[in-house]
Amino acid sequence: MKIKVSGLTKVYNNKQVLNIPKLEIEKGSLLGIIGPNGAGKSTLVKIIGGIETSTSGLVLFDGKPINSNLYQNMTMVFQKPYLLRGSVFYNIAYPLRIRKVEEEEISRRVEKILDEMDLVEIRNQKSWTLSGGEAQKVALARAIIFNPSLLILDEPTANIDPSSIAIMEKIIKKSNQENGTTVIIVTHNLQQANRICKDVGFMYRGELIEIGSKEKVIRNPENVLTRDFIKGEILI
Ligand SMILES: Nc1ncnc2c1ncn2[C@@H]1O[C@H](COP(=O)(O)OP(=O)(O)OP(=O)(O)O)[C@@H](O)[C@H]1O
Repeated sequence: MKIKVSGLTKVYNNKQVLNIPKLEIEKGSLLGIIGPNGAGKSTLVKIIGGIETSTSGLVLFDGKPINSNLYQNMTMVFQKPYLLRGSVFYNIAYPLRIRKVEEEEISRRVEKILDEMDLVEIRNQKSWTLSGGEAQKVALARAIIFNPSLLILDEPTANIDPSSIAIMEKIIKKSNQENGTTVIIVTHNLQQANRICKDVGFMYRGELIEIGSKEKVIRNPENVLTRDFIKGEILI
């Protein structure tokens, strides 16, 4: 799914927190959004994901404004996972059930992702008994299972142990490479952006300061604000 953002602004309590005149995210992108606390990263992805309204501006998906068909093809995962009551298997199968996929196919796909994400042992555990990290992995599995056209991740691996981070990063990359899923990931972890993203955008005080290949933005930034942020020297 290609995304085109134009003239996007967001004002909260008379304070402008977002001002993005233009942003184009090509189909099959794996874009990391970095920037200090309060830069507007979550606000931007929530507006793109359709769960927050903009004050002005337009977001187009493959040239069209959001509609229910497009909405069915996108999904978001947040730092705090939201799971349905029921088992791990039930949660991961849910997006396929509501899309009327046959039970045999559901079983096959859920078993595969349980195995890939090292969740086999907890497949029957109720969602409310999971640890934070386990719940986060289940939320990602549930998001990826239906091969979305757009996957938006807002700090999906904060508070996750290194081996689970590696599993999550692998499945995010795979979804992008094998299914052509467009991925936008907000992360505070520059190493993570460097490991998995193709492109990176740096936000500061509601603006997209610099965007381009990760080689350019992380390793050789043009803008002095980006450079300072990367060096850990930015003043908020
Ligand atoms: N519902 C809201 N009401 C008022 N202000 C808000 C609301 N949501 C966000 N803001 C403000 O908008 C600005 C951008 O917030 P946002 O969460 O998008 O930043 P962020 O870059 O994701 O930050 P962080 O890295 O801390 O998660 C902040 O100043 C925040 O206080």
